[in-house]
Amino acid sequence: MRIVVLAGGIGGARFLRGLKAARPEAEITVIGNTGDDIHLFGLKVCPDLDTVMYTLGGGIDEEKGWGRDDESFRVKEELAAYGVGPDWFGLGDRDVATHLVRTQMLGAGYPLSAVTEALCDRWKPGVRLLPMTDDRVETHVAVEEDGERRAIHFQEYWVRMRASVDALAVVPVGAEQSAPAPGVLAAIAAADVILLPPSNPVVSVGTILAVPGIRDAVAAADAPVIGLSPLVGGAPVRGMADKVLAAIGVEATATAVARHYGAKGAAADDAPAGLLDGWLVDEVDAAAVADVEAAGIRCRAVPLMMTDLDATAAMARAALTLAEEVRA
Ligand SMILES: O=c1nc2n(C[C@H](O)[C@H](O)[C@H](O)CO)c3cc(O)ccc3cc-2c(=O)[nH]1
Repeated sequence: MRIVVLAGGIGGARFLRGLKAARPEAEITVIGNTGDDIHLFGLKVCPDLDTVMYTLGGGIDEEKGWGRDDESFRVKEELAAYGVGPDWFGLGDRDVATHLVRTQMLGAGYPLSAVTEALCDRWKPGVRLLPMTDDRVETHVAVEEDGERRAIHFQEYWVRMRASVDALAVVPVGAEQSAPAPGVLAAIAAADVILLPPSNPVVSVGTILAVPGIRDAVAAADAPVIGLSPLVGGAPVRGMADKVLAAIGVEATATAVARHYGAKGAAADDAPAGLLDGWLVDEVDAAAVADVEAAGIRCRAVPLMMTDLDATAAMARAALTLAEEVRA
């Protein structure tokens, strides 16, 4: 079975671990978000690609959900001693090696997709990990700080500011000029099932869909498209998705996000193409099932807390079961 997953960082990576456990024989292609990428100290850092690669490859810091396990921060300390910023981004020593290899290969002319494949040769994540594009896309957030309106890099908003101020706008800079990475559209067209995991619907899944061609490919796919709500009981399970959902005028509820992704084939001409055939909400949001179904999207209420591998595998199985129901 060929499964395509549009994944962001921590939530997407954890879901993928459960999906692999639920379907060890499946061929899983992950289309990874690169809008979180940041250039620091001359290095290109790809947080969401690395989180998927480390999580599935066994190198992740489990507690943080990002960066390498058994990490040290001597390089970061030395940079701070030189007064070279920014000091708010936790760049670990072992993680720096990944960015050195990536930046060296990019400098030699390899596209990000080839670099990612090379890094995965070491980590063997057990999925094919494709960046959404080989072109440079960086998500910036418009905020008001000390009475002044500024556009800052997503990582500064997320890490330095902890999303403590409203996001006035979220812009994937460069997305309009970008193209899907090699293999992305072919994987979507060949998929038996396409999954939207509980990643951030704006800055992760939304950014992937902003690459021209990807949203239309998912909307046109024969494969059932099944999403899993990243919001449970009106709040994000992890992270601060509610802050960026507000920026695009979407309520932080399971129903609102389903409507935001839209029902496959139901969108009006001027609206973005609808994507979903099915949507999973948590049992606490069981009341939402009727609303989501009224929007033309099949909906089931199941446990959506990824408390451990078994719970996450059960979520993945529920999504694949719904895909079969939709296909029938
Ligand atoms: O909250 C934080 N997240 C950090 N993250 C997580 C990152 O901001 C988010 O995981 C994604 O960008 C959003 O999914 C890192 C990820 C990396 O790959 C490398 C370094 C970091 C450093 C931090 C950090 O200092 N604090």
